[in-house]
Formats: sequence, structure tokens, C-alpha cells
Amino acid sequence: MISLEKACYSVQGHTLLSETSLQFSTGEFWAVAGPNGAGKSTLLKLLSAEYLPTKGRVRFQGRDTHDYRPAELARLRAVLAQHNPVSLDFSVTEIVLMGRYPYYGHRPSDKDLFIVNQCLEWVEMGAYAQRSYPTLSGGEQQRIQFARALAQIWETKNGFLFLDEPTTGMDLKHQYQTFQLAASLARQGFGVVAVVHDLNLALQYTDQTVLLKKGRIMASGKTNHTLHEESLQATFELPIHLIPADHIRKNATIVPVPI
Ligand SMILES: Nc1ncnc2c1ncn2[C@@H]1O[C@H](COP(=O)(O)OP(=O)(O)OP(=O)(O)O)[C@@H](O)[C@H]1O
Repeated sequence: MISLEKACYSVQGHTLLSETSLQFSTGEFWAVAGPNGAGKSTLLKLLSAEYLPTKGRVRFQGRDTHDYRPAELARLRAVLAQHNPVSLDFSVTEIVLMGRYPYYGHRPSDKDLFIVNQCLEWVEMGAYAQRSYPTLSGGEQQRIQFARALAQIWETKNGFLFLDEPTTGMDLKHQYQTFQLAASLARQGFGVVAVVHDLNLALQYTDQTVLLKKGRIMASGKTNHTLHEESLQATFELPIHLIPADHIRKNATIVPVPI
């Protein structure tokens, strides 16, 4: 479990995340949603210990995140960042192997290579193993980065996966597959927290949601209780209509009303 206890994050007098208390458990898939600049990536960086809280506490499995050594954290959680620039001519396999760096010294073991192949299969990119990474399309690169993060926590019981806009550049099918994969990882016992702009993906696949606006929590809890017309309108300042679930869609569908 990761708990934020009155955690704040400020930089140069600007508060990016105001006093926030939340608990994220393994076995759950969380969505973090809200307008641009709401503090979603900031929250994710506090959870992953890339940032330390400027006030309050963030505890990972009971210990303050600032008490962990980076090598220790690298075996407990993996991050898919919003931007993953790679300009050198690495192969796809080499990129995914980076997720195994915390586990090997000079050379990857057969087990590391097996895990890399498994993760590539999970994102349906096995056929691209020998391709030059920079030559892949944006959506393909994003799927490889997902595989890299997955390889990092593949064997970690109760590991956490932090995904910042994981479906950027992906086509419709792979957006759904990515969320399906994240949901199935949560069912296997991982904790998954994803920054999400597509609220219908959140509604379809996530267990819990936190809605942020201007660095503050607008609503949080079970996704289908949190994403309702009032909370969405207040958060996004846009009229929202919810089409109820039916025999095709097991959850409601969020439709912005043109203004
Ligand atoms: N180092 C910094 N100094 C000042 N302001 C910053 C700094 N880093 C981030 N911010 C601001 O903090 C706010 C929150 O940033 P954050 O990246 O968490 O937003 P976000 O909700 O993830 O947005 P988006 O949906 O656009 O990715 C933004 O307004 C951003 O401009």
C-alpha cells in the first residue's frame, strides 16, 4: 500500500498539489483524472518517489519514500513516464531490457531475456524484438515502453505500476488492450495507477478514481461513484451527460455536451 498523509508538493512558491490524503492498495487499478495542469503527473511523481513531499508524508509499504534507496525502489515499482525520448539506435529488446537493469550486473541472464520476450508478447510486439526503436511509430514506441515497465516489476509480488497517459499515440484497439492489460495486472495483485484523459476508459476498466483540479481533490473513490455528472461538470467546467449502461456497455458512457 502507498499512503499520502496530508502530502503537499510546492516548487518556488507554487503549490502543485495541496494537502492530499489518499491510500492506494495493491490489487486495485486507479485512474487519476482532471484538466491540464491539475496536478496529475505531480501526484504520480509523489507516488513513485520521483518527488518527495514538501509537506506531509508519502509512505510506501509503511516506510517514508525518502527512506528508500533508488535501487530498492526500482525493484518495487515501475514508471511509464509521459515522455520517453530515446534518440540513440537501441533495438526494441535493448529498450525492454532496461527494465531488467535493477536485476543484473554485466550481462542479462536467460531469465531476464525470457521476461523481456514475455513482456513483448503481452503488448503484442514480439515480432518487433530486433527492430530499431527510434524507427517505430509513436504508438508502437509507447507499447514498448509499457513492456519495459512491465519487465521491471514482472516478478515483484505486490509491485506498483505508475502509468502517465499510457495510451498516448495508440489506436483505439491498443488503447483498450492497454487498459485491459492494466486491469488484469491489478487482478493479479499489482497496484496500478494511471493518469487518464479518456474518462470512458477509466469508467470501463478502473476500480478507483481520483479527480483533481488546481492541485486539489474534487472527488475520489470507486470509479462509478466518482465519475458522475456533477463531479465531472465541476472539475472540467463543461456540461456532461451520462448515457446509462445497457446490454452492450456494462458501465455508463460520458458524453460532453457541446457548448
Ligand atoms: N517546476 C515547476 N515550476 C512551476 N510550475 C510547475 C513546475 N512543474 C509543474 N508545474 C505546474 O504545475 C501544474 C501541475 O503540473 P502537472 O504536470 O502535475 O499537471 P497535469 O495535471 O499532469 O497536467 P497535463 O494533463 O497537462 O499533463 C501545471 O500548471 C504545471 O505548469
